[in-house]
Amino acid sequence: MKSVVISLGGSIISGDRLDIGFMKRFSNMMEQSRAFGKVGIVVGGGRLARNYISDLRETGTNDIILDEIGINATRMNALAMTTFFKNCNLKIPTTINDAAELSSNYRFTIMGGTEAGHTTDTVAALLAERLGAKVLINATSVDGVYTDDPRTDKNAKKIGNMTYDEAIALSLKKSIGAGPNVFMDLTSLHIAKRSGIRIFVIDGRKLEDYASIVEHDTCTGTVIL
Ligand SMILES: Nc1ncnc2c1ncn2[C@@H]1O[C@H](COP(=O)(O)OP(=O)(O)O)[C@@H](O)[C@H]1O
Ligand SMILES: O=c1ccn([C@@H]2O[C@H](COP(=O)(O)OP(=O)(O)O)[C@@H](O)[C@H]2O)c(=O)[nH]1
Repeated sequence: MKSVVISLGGSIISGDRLDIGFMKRFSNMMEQSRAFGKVGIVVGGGRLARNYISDLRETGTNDIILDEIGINATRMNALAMTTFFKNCNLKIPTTINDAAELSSNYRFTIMGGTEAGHTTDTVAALLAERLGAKVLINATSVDGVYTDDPRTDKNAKKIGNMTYDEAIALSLKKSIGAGPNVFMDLTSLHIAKRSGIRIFVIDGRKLEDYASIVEHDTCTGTVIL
């Protein structure tokens, strides 16, 4: 049984409404699988965060407040997710250390964001580092990392395996002037690199990929190592 941390992209649970069906299927699969040891789940903000952030940005609200708003959205989504798990924390921790402490009491530790200036991908990488987990699953709305953003470039090709440095270079290219629309934020990739945490970028709705990663080290998405 392996410890893993999952960065659960907000986009796959929070659209116009919460995707309750997915949340039930995901939590059942995680609780019933014997493949997983301790699991950290870091939930993103999804549409809830994006709506608030884009509306308030138009009023000139500064970025740290927008980040705080985003963090609150991630914590709401995380709290919503706890209601589908039996063996998990009841309160949402606000720091990595608090989450690490909780993880000694629960099989599943669920949290959202921590501080302004990064995304839940970085929180997930830090939690993996703190728990000594060597696997980070980035469960997102695209089915892997592509040579370019597949939503805007129809010729983009999916990448099976890539090095940390290749992922950092690609994320950096997208971070410049392109807003936050990257497959993973740069800091999360640097943290994974320094601690040798293997990253699996998958379509988070493909439930069969989660156990396959832990049991066979493979997935239908992209492996960064
Ligand atoms: N090279 C790339 N490969 C894959 N996705 C990319 C790439 N560059 C940018 N993206 C974008 O990154 C986004 C990541 O998913 P996102 O919708 O932000 O979900 P979440 O953060 O909830 O997982 C996608 O919308 C995708 O269009
Ligand atoms: O530790 C954190 C986590 C999130 N955020 C803010 O909350 C937003 C939503 O989080 P995230 O991007 O991780 O959500 P997702 O893309 O998965 O919906 C981010 O864009 C940031 O503005 C933050 O400032 N610090």
